[in-house]
Amino acid sequence: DERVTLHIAGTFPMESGSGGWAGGEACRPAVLMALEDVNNRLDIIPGYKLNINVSNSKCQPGLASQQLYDFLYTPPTKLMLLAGCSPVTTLIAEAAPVWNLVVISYGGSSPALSNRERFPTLFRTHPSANMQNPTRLSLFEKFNWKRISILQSVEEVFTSTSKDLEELCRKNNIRADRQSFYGDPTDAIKTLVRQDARIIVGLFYETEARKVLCQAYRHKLYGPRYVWVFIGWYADTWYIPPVEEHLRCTADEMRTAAQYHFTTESIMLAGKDVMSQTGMTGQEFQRRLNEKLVTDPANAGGYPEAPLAYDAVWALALAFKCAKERLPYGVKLEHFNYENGTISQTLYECVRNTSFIGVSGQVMFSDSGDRIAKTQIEQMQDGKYVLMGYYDSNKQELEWFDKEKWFTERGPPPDSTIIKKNLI
Ligand SMILES: CC1(C)CO[C@@H](CC(=O)O)CN1
Repeated sequence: DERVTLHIAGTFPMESGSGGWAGGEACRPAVLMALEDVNNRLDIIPGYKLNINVSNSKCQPGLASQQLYDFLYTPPTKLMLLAGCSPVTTLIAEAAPVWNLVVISYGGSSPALSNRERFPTLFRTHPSANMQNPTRLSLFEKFNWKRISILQSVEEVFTSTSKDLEELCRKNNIRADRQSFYGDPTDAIKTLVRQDARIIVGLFYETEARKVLCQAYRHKLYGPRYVWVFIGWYADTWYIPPVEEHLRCTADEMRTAAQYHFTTESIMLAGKDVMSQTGMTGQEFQRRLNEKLVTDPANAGGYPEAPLAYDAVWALALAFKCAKERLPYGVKLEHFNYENGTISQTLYECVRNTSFIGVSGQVMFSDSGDRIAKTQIEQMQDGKYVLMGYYDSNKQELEWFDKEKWFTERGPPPDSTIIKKNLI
């Protein structure tokens, strides 16, 4: 094989030792599959083939920084970097410009990563958590809710998202009150009761979501007068209390409190019959990936995000193709040496102009390198999630299927905007 090899490097969080996202389990096989597919096609980067150096970041920035230096100070030169979870993406994307490297993140959801000053060469195939805020707003506007409450746990990703949502509501003259908690939500729930909160957006991980739901049940913050809007990427049965968490609620009580809540999430898999430029539909990609997984796909870490990892390699390969065609005569990709501004600038422009249909849908980046993706809204009905509609942030359009259910014939609860004046 007389093709020239182009080297890249990628970090994958293979286990969640530090409680971060263990997405490498399904995302690394997806990346290796994409490299195989790209290398098997001679028309993507004619005359070249790709090779990747991988490491297990365990979603720990310190470990990832050591691995990054190993990648960069061990020949051969790498032309681009793939990164996974937000904390590691933050570190790698902050360091990469020193070596004139572009970074593509398949797992970074933190809104803080949209900062072009701090991360000038970062692109993400994973949508920012902020992408769900226009979707939430479209839900409030559909049911004419003018006062909402936000309940978040203190992680940076949820603080960034809740501040963005609060600002978006303010711009659309919707009143938003924010509450945050660390670990135990009980006091925050009591405050929501005192504030007569009705429409409540929850921003926290699954474990905290169960504590919130149980406290909501205990404080009767559920039923006809309330609507909860949770994050949609929890497991479908997230509300069932695991024995080891010693929640003081039974599965029935949790199901009762969870009845008719809404969720929002970014769509990470191309539509049913969408044929991607990579030659597969989303379903065919998942079938191939399932064969490569040693564990049951339903439990493989990062399984929902695997299409994003697969498409990250295609974005990188198509950028190499684009750069090969644009480089000045005589300048070749394999001449890159962490110093060459022409090659790195050309690669940056090529990634910025990415536009192709991948297995995760249309892959395009905003000026801050963010993935532009659709979102979907579901509602929990008798323990099962039912699709309510899609929100397209580009067109600012909500496609709604009129499948929502309410506790009473009267329909959605009022948001009790008229705050009872304190009786003098
Ligand atoms: C949807 C989720 C689970 C959000 O966190 C991402 C991981 C991270 O942002 O660190 C992975 N995808």
